[in-house]
Amino acid sequence: MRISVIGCGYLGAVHASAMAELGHDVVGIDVDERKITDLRSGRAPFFEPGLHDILTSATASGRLRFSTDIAEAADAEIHFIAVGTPQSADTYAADLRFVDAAFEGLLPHLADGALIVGKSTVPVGTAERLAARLAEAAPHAHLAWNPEFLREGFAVQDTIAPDRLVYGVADDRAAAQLDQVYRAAIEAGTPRIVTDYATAELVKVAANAFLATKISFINAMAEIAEATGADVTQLADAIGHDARIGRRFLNAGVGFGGGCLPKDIRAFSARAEELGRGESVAFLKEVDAINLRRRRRVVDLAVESFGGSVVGKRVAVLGVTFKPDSDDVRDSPALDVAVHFKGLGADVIATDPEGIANARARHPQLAYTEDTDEALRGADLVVLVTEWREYRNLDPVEVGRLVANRFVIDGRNVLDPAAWRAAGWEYRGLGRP
Ligand SMILES: NC(=O)c1ccc[n+]([C@@H]2O[C@H](COP(=O)([O-])OP(=O)(O)OC[C@H]3O[C@@H](n4cnc5c(N)ncnc54)[C@H](O)[C@@H]3O)[C@@H](O)[C@H]2O)c1
Ligand SMILES: O=c1ccn([C@@H]2O[C@H](COP(=O)(O)OP(=O)(O)O[C@H]3O[C@H](CO)[C@@H](O)[C@H](O)[C@H]3O)[C@@H](O)[C@H]2O)c(=O)[nH]1
Repeated sequence: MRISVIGCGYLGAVHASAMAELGHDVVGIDVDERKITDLRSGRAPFFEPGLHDILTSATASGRLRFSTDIAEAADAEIHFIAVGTPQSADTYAADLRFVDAAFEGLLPHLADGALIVGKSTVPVGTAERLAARLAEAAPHAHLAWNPEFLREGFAVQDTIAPDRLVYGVADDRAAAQLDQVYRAAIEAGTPRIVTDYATAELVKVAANAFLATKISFINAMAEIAEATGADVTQLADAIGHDARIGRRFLNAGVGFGGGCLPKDIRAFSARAEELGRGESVAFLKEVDAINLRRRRRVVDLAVESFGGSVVGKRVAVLGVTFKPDSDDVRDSPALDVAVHFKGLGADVIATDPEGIANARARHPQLAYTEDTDEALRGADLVVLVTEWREYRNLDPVEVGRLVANRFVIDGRNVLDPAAWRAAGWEYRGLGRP
């Protein structure tokens, strides 16, 4: 099929490349010229495992091109909207400016029977509003909402082989067109839920609200574990054996960040309040509060251990991205922790395999190095806040030779406390004795 993807960020660049890889003819559109220049020359504008390979193979096949000109989308039968829906600066609501601009920009370029498909995460009610606008401005076209569930770090495989497809549609024709787009996944048995706009929009925010709640639940248990000497990682293993609970997303630590979970639960709360149902999701405020407390806890642990102040202490922060296998530092707990230490007068040096350029752009006041050993050398405290494989696998004996003081805070509970203590380290986890 002929497809356009409007917005080529973490979601759109992967979606465009994956659709072309699946055999569709795709044009990716973005207003950011630098991103389009990168994509045109086969360079992924961000780090995502596997993206470079499908980007270059699809570009070479001639099935994938990129432009900053929305008119280039005119040929497409299906237009995916994948622009950002960030948190508004003044409220917690989703800022729909980019969705509205992309949608309006498409209106003059819609072929007969064209389908606009929303992929961006939006407040419930958005699709209905846009469908009404479409009926008035371009009645020959129609609209669907098809939320995206990909995880950064696994974005390519999650797009090519999603665990489910959700179509919010107003008619069968839209569902049939989407079936053609996702034929490969459907033939492979991917479950497909065809529903109305409101349900599709809600499925997306409900899924993220559930995941965030699960993480904050285990982090709340970590707080109780800290008060009692219990071990939250064993607790998670034990409750996770119950198939009704499940072990995934029960890793306690500095909590969730990124461009999705934090902003999506806040936007969901804001929308529920607008609907007069704020109390139904009031617990999400607690989920958010628990999450933010865990970032502060890391710093408090250090302050306590250093007898009340970290002024002048050399702190090596391992990781700046919100999760491993990504260069994304949006609302990153790791970066927040680094900034907090710096604010308290510590001598912070942060390192990360992929995230330094993005972190430096946001927080130029921090010192960075790409060299893990350099970060560790002379440290009074090592703080592991993003569980990149290279940090999980650090040898406490070797690291012990580099630092000035053997004190580690394991903000992701991924190190073996016994091994680190045996090598002479003071080890502190989050919710582990
Ligand atoms: N990142 C993810 O893992 C992920 C997963 C599922 C859903 N989502 C949702 O997808 C949406 C996009 O998220 P993202 O992480 O890709 O954001 P992003 O900021 O990385 O990308 C958004 C892109 O849209 C472009 N853009 C803005 N206005 C435009 C316009 N009028 N025309 C063309 N391009 C325009 C921006 O330049 C940017 O490149 C959000 O709603 C997000 O919640 C993201
Ligand atoms: O047990 C866990 C699992 C995750 N996290 C943290 O939670 C955050 C989010 O992780 P993850 O959900 O894997 O990353 P995202 O790529 O942001 O993906 C989420 O957000 C996307 C955007 O909406 C959705 O598409 C995905 O389904 C949803 O998992 C990260 O900071 C993780 O470190 C924990 O603290 N403990």
